[in-house]
Order: sequence, then structure tokens, then C-alpha cells
Amino acid sequence: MSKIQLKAFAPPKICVPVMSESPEKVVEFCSMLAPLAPDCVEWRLDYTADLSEEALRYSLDEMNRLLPDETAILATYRTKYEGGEGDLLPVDYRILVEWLIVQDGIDLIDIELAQGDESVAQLIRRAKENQVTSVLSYHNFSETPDNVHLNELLYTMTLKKPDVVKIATMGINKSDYPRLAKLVKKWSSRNDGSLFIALVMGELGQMSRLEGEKFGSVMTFARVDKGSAPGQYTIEEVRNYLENASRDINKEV
Ligand SMILES: O=C1C[C@@](O)(C(=O)O)C[C@@H](O)[C@@H]1O
Repeated sequence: MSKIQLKAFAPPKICVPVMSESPEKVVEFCSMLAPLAPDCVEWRLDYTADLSEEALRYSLDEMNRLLPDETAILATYRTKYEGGEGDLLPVDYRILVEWLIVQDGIDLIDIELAQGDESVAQLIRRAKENQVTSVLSYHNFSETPDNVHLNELLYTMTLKKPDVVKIATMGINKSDYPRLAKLVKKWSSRNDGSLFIALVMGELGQMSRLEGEKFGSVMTFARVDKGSAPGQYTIEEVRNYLENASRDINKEV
């Protein structure tokens, strides 16, 4: 059972990426991060040099030991194709993600849409069997596709029935954020149990990282030092915004 309760049209949960190359660096980073008590950390395994089970198990145990009990762990292996550092072959990606799903201490698992129908279906099924929250993800670092394409994506992704559909696209035009937000709001308002994370990367999409409550995005990613995507605010900046009671959550995006 995941520690984190994700809810649409509520303040988004804050997730901080851990992009450490060794277990020692994981310990160093999580010791520094613990007092900030984020709702979630994203363990970016594509930054990890040693993917042996022993090294990974050690890092995971240390993360769970150092971070507050309430902080959930999202495990992500982001491939180069999706803008990350990872170059595992699809078969090895699937083995790694299946292994992560059955580990004690993992609350959420990222599954890339680009891994193909069969892998995606299998990994979502495995996550469900193990009560791990599945986050089906799509990234586009060059643009925010047009509405027809975005609707198709949202349709394809929700059909696969993950717990959460995550879309992160690059903001090239001012209209990209309001456009994506309007579509996601429509999809999240259907009340069929699907949850969404929608982020527009880069300067033009920065408000998407703060205003999730307006359009139904349940989580936002924030940095401590270096970020894992363009446009990320620091955890303090996001918290300050979310804790400001006078922020306008009613106005349309
Ligand atoms: O999918 C996402 C969202 C993200 O790309 C962002 O834009 O904040 C950051 C990634 O670390 C994460 O896996």
C-alpha cells in the first residue's frame, strides 16, 4: 500500500528527484534532504552506476532509513529516448522494473509508455499485484504536441489503466501550458478513477509546476540543488506558493 494519497484538484504532492551515482551519494543526498520532508522522492536509477541488486537494495534501505516515514519513494529508470541517462535495452528495463516493483520500500513505479504495449501491460499488472502505484509516463523534450495528439495520448494512456498518467512536454509557446492544462482538467474531471500528472517543462511552463490543483495534476517535481528537468522550482519555492492561502485556485488556467 502506497504511503502517498494522491488526489485530483487538491494541492499537488511534492516530489524531489534523487540523482546520485553511488550508494554513498544517495546517503549524502538523503541525509541533506530528510529535514525538508518532501512528500515523495524520485529515485532516478538511470543516474546509478552500479545496477547490481546488492547496490540497489543497499541504496533503497538507506533511503528508507534516512527519510521520514511519510516520504514515499517513486522508482524511475529514465531512458535516453525519454530524456534520461539510461541506456538499458527494453528487455533489461523490464527486468529491472519488475525487480523494483517487488522490493519492500518502493511505493510508486514509473513505467515508460515508449517501452511498448506488452511490457507496459505486464508492468502495470505486476505493480497492481504488489500494491505499488503505477505511473505511466510520456516525455517530449522538444515540444508540446497539438491538441489532437495530446488527446490521443491521454486516451491511449488511460486505456492502459495505470494508477497515474504522467505527461511532461516542453513549452515552446505561451499557449502550451494553458492548452495542456485545459485538456488534463477535462480528463481528470471524468471521475473514472484516473489520476494525472501534467507538467510543461521550461520557463514557459513553470506555472504548471505550481497550479496543479487548478487542473487536476496530482504531483509536482521540485529540486534541492540541480533539477531533473528544465523549469523546476526549488522545494521551498513550491511550498511557499502552496502554503500561500491567497493563491488563486479558482481562476481558469
Ligand atoms: O517525469 C518527470 C517529470 C520531470 O520531467 C519534470 O518535468 O519535472 C522530472 C522527471 O524527473 C520526472 O521523471
